Amino acid sequence: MTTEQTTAQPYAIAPDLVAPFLQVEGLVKSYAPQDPKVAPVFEAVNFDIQKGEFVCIIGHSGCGKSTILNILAGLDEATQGYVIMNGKEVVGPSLDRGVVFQSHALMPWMSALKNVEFGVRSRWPEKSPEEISAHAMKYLDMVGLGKAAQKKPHELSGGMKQRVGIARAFAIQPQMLLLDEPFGALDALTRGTIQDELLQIVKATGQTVFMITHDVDEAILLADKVMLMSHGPRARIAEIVENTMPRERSRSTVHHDPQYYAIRNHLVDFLVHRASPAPEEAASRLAGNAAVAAQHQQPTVVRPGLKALAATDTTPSLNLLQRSAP
Ligand SMILES: Nc1ncnc2c1ncn2[C@@H]1O[C@H](COP(=O)(O)OP(=O)(O)OP(=O)(O)O)[C@@H](O)[C@H]1O
Repeated sequence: MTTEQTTAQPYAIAPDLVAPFLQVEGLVKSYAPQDPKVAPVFEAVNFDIQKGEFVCIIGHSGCGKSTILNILAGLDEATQGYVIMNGKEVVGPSLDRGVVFQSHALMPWMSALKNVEFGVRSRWPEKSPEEISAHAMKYLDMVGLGKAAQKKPHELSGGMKQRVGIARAFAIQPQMLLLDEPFGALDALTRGTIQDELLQIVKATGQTVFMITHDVDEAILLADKVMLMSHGPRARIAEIVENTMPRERSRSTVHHDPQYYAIRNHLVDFLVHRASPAPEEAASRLAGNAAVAAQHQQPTVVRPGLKALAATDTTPSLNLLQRSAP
């Protein structure tokens, strides 16, 4: 055997050397890149998402959350920076990424069922019409719309249209779900049911999720990590809050966990008091001070839940210790 053959043998890679499932590097979005007087909407947006992770992003209106999601979806272009998913640069839309928009974006001439079938057919062209229909119906049933399958979008309420959009995205079983405030238009009961369904689906499929929400409680229930975005212009991912509560969470009991209020208070405190950059950082951004700006390139990772846990004198579960490893 030659040396070349020897080195070509497969070898194990240490898990921490494996590239993240989604890598976002140096994203900048500017609507007037040639005009130095117009600041970019956001800049220096850097983050990674591991396969199977559920990540929520929270920030005030207009900071650029939907724009980031659209860039991840391949529906918008960054002015600078790149997105790599599963080793390939994102350069356009793909059936590997399912998107649920704030506005449902259904095809108005098609019934709810046909809207869902459309994506299923594109994903699995080899399936028979009966199989496509049955698959689409399963997802319409999941969102409670089995009886409304033949209705056109104009015959559905806003919340029902949103549920068709959710069924359409979930039905193509994409590797990654990109959800732009998907539950905002739903009543509390439906919202809870679909949150539970979403958790069950991603647990079963190992899908990776990036979700925009304005609801702090929703983020704590669903997310492994909550990314906090500072105010724009020149917004950034200021902090990444790790949700160190065990992953099996339920709406009815999550607030009994000693970590819950510490995480919640941390998120609310950021939104109310810390979303604007500190004066020194704001001045450096305006002055283009690269040295100071560089200190704020990478978001700080924080685990406020663990502090609360330490204060309660309980023994952390093995699960928790594993999740809190740096
Ligand atoms: N075509 C455009 N031209 C100029 N500015 C734009 C354009 N589209 C969006 N913007 C600006 O980009 C910024 C980011 O918008 P985006 O919708 O991404 O924010 P967001 O954080 O998702 O807001 P919300 O929470 O209200 O949905 C906003 O300030 C918006 O005014």
